[in-house]
Amino acid sequence: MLNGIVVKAYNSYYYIQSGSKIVTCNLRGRFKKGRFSLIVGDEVAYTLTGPEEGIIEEILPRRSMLKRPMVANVDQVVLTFAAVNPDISLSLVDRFLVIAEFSELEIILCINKIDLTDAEVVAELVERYQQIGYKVLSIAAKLGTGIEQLYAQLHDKISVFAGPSGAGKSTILNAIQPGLGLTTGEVSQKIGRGKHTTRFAELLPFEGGGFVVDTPGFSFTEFKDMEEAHLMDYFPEISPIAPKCKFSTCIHYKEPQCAVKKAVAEGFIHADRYQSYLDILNEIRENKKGY
Ligand SMILES: Nc1nc2c(ncn2[C@@H]2O[C@H](COP(=O)(O)OP(=O)(O)OP(=O)(O)O)[C@@H](O)[C@H]2O)c(=O)[nH]1
Ligand SMILES: [Zn+2]
Repeated sequence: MLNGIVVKAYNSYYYIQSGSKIVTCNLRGRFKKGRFSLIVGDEVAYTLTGPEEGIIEEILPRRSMLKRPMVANVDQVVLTFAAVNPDISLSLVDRFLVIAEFSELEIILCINKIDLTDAEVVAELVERYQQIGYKVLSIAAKLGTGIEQLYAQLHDKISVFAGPSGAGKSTILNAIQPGLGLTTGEVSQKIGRGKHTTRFAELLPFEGGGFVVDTPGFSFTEFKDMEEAHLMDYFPEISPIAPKCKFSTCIHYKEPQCAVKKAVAEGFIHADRYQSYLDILNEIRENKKGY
């Protein structure tokens, strides 16, 4: 049997990337019974029934599963923000970071369009997130600056790009590999934001190995499935301090003798990050009320 990765599912056909070729496969009948779904990113074993056709015999165990969009075995997310145009929103960065942590993805924070602002502004941004422990890259996709360093991180992995519209996701992919199939849209002059121009959900292969998930309208900003007591786990600088709070159930909001609030007051945790924590906490509570 041969192995491959589902790169696209369409009309009960599965397109399997196997080495450098794409094999169009059906599922063996027994898989069609019961509650089963084969999704993009799944690894399969198949047998050939024609030069480029086959039948899927086996589905290998999933390493991970991303729900929105539904993709299996995603290794990491590249959170892409423009430094300016549209101006970076630090609270939006925190929201994306929290969702990525919650999704158990490795995170690469990518600050794009550094050609449009001062080096000091970029350095401050990079430092802010590096201090927390994140991997941060600053790039100018349009000029090709920093693209090699980014590509080195994507090699042999399944990556997903997320970030606000107009941040430059499509431009980055095209810079890595011309014609990766994504369209780039001009940022609307009027509102300073771009339109979502990417449409198909599938895995696009990098020539040197690895895949990127092309995601339509991947918003990445919902906290639906999150519990307020767990929110702190998605802030790498808050979770190690939490055990020092007086109350074991402390959620670092209004409780007395809270070690997290003390760390904020003493400057060990950035006040903006704590504010993002409170904002998201509040949002999770509001969502719960809605049920
Ligand atoms: N100056 C400058 N402009 C850039 C850079 N990268 C992208 N742009 C421009 O920013 C605009 C938006 O880029 P896209 O790649 O379409 O952004 P996107 O994140 O894919 O946007 P959506 O498809 O709407 O999600 C385009 O006009 C790009 O030419 C950069 O490094 N510097
Ligand atoms: Zn606390």
